[in-house]
Amino acid sequence: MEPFLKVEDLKKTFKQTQVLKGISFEVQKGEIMAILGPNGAGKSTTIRNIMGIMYPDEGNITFQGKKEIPRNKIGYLPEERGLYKNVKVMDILLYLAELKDYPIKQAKERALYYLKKFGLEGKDKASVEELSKGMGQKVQFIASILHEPEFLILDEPFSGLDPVSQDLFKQEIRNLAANGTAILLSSHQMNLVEEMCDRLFLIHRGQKVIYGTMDNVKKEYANFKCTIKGKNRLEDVEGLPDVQRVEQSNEATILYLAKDVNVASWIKHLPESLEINELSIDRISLHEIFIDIATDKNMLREEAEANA
Ligand SMILES: Nc1ncnc2c1ncn2[C@@H]1O[C@H](COP(=O)(O)OP(=O)(O)OP(=O)(O)O)[C@@H](O)[C@H]1O
Repeated sequence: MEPFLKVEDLKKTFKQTQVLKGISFEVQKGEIMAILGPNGAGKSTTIRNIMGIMYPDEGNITFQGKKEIPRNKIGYLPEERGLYKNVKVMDILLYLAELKDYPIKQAKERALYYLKKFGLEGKDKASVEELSKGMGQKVQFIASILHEPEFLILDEPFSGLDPVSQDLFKQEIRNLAANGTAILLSSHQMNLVEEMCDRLFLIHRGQKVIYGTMDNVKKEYANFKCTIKGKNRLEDVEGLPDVQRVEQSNEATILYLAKDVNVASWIKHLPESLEINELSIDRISLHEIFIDIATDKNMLREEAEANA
């Protein structure tokens, strides 16, 4: 199937600094694709190039095979929030829908539906400046989906939302993907990304570090870790086979295990001298994979560089 968005070898330099060093990825219809990376990694620059807010020095961006940006088919929630202040909520929503050539009657019906869904019933007549930050964000989210976009870019959609509103956004984003919308989502909330996204693309210093389905990323990068509660000395655990890294706090020791370790056999060979009050084996989370990469602790860098 032809992807909705195809980004090929995107390069961008600001002054002397190359911020994007050849970024390539695709977003398919009906999938939620995460674009991740530490602050300053180049996510927003990538998104701005896709949206035509700035132009790449090199590389290709195509939408359903074409270079022209199909603006009416795209919804965009930018990182910078802000709507005109002295305008009524419904007026701004209808104005933005009109810019996308979306039928006004349908836009009004959809606006009322979504305002109600997001707990903003009756706010259609309020002016934007009367809204709280979270309410404003909901209105801006509604504006980005009102015209039924085929491709939706969400830059940090969850920031500043309370947990109930986060759940509403999550549910709606999933609904949109289930109905065929291609979604590119940038977020620093790894638990939400892990829960929601089908695939992810992780950039560090303007380069691809990870690109794949959530399942494959977990299999490939999320090594096991063993958490032992009990008083144990660092020197008694450090030298254990297949232990790559040890972290200790209070009375817990976390042993990060090598890839491809046979967990059952590894447990069998733990020394009897260890004090074990509790023991658990888990795969490391996306949050931990991210921290490893962002702090350059990880073993992935070499692999990424080899694959670059
Ligand atoms: N218009 C600009 N002029 C000069 N440098 C820029 C410009 N826009 C971004 N940069 C630089 O490009 C790099 C990437 O910035 P970008 O905003 O894309 O990062 P990001 O991954 O979105 O970060 P964050 O998670 O903090 O939002 C940063 O070093 C930033 O200072």
